[in-house]
Amino acid sequence: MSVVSSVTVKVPATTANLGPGFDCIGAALTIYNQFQFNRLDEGLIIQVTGAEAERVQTDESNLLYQAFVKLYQYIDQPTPGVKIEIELGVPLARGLGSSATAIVGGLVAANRLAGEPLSQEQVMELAIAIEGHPDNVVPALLGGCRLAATSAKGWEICDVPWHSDVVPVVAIPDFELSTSEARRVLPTEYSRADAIFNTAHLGLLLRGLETGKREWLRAALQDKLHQPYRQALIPGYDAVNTAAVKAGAYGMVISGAGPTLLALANVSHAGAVEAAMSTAWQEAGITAVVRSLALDTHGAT
Ligand SMILES: Nc1ncnc2c1ncn2[C@@H]1O[C@H](COP(=O)(O)OP(=O)(O)O)[C@@H](O)[C@H]1O
Ligand SMILES: N[C@@H](CCOP(=O)(O)O)C(=O)O
Repeated sequence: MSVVSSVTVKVPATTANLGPGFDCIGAALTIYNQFQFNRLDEGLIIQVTGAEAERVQTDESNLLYQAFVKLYQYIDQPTPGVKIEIELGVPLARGLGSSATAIVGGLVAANRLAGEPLSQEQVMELAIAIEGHPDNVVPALLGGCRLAATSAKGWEICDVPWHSDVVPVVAIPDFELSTSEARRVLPTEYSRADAIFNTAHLGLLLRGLETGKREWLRAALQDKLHQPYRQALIPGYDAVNTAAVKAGAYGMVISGAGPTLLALANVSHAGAVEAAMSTAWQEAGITAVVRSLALDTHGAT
C-alpha cells in the first residue's frame, strides 16, 4: 500500500451492551463522525464542526489525536505533523460511542498515513486496549452487531445475525453522562444468581436477534450487571421504558453507558415507539431527539 498524505475516515456510532451483554456486545448504527487528516511538515491543527463542536478539545489532549499518536508509538515511528478536521454527527457522552469513533478514527487514519503497517486485527486490538472494553470500538471498526470474547491468542470476534424486522430506536436526551462516571457506580463483584441471569439472557438475546422471535426478544433485554445501578443517573428512565413497551417495543435498555435509551421494536411498531418515547421524556421535562435507525454494516471506511 502506498504512503499517502491525506485520508478521510468515516466512523459509525455504536450502541453497546444491548441489555445483558455488558462490555461484550455492541452494534454499529447509521449516525457518523467524519475525520479528515492532512499531513503537515510539523505541528497540530484541529478544527471541529457540527453540533457541540466547542465541547471537543483542539489540543494534544484530543482523543482522536491521542489514538493517532498511539499508533505511531506502537510502530516505533515519530508522529508526523497533522491537520485534523472533525465533522461531528455522533453526540458526545450520550452512550452512542463518540469516544469509540475517535479512537477508531485516529488509529485507522494513522495506519493509512503510515502505509498500513498494521492489520485490521492489530488496529482492533489497539483500539480495545485504549478504550478498555471491546463492545463499542469493535462494531465501530467492523460494522454490524459484534460479540467479543477473549481467547488464548487475544480476541475472538463473532458477527451476530440481526433480523431485518428488528429496528433500533434511540432516544437521545440533551444531557451528557460520561462513561467513566457511569462505570463508577457499578459494583466490583456480583452474585452467582446475577451471573447466571445474564448468561441466560445474553444467549436468549443472540437467538432473539437472529430470529426476530417476539417472545425471546421481550424476555432477553433484561440485565443485572449494569442497568439496575445506572437507571438512577437517567431521569425519566421508568416513564420512557413504560411508554416504549406500551407502544409495542420488545423492550428498552440503556445504550452504552447512557444516557441515551435504546428500544428494540418490530418495524411495524417503530414509529409508535418513537413517538411514545419522545412524549414520555418531554413530559418528564427533558428534551430528547428520538430516531429509528438501522445497523451500519460497513464500520470505519
Ligand atoms: N470526535 C471526537 N474527537 C475527540 N474527542 C472526542 C470525540 N468524540 C468524543 N470524544 C471524547 O470522548 C468523550 C466522550 O466519551 P464517553 O464519556 O466515553 O462517551 P460516549 O458514550 O459518547 O463514548 C468526550 O467528552 C471527548 O473527550
Ligand atoms: N460497556 C461500556 C460501553 C460504553 O459505551 P459508550 O458508548 O457509552 O462509550 C459501558 O457500559 O460502560
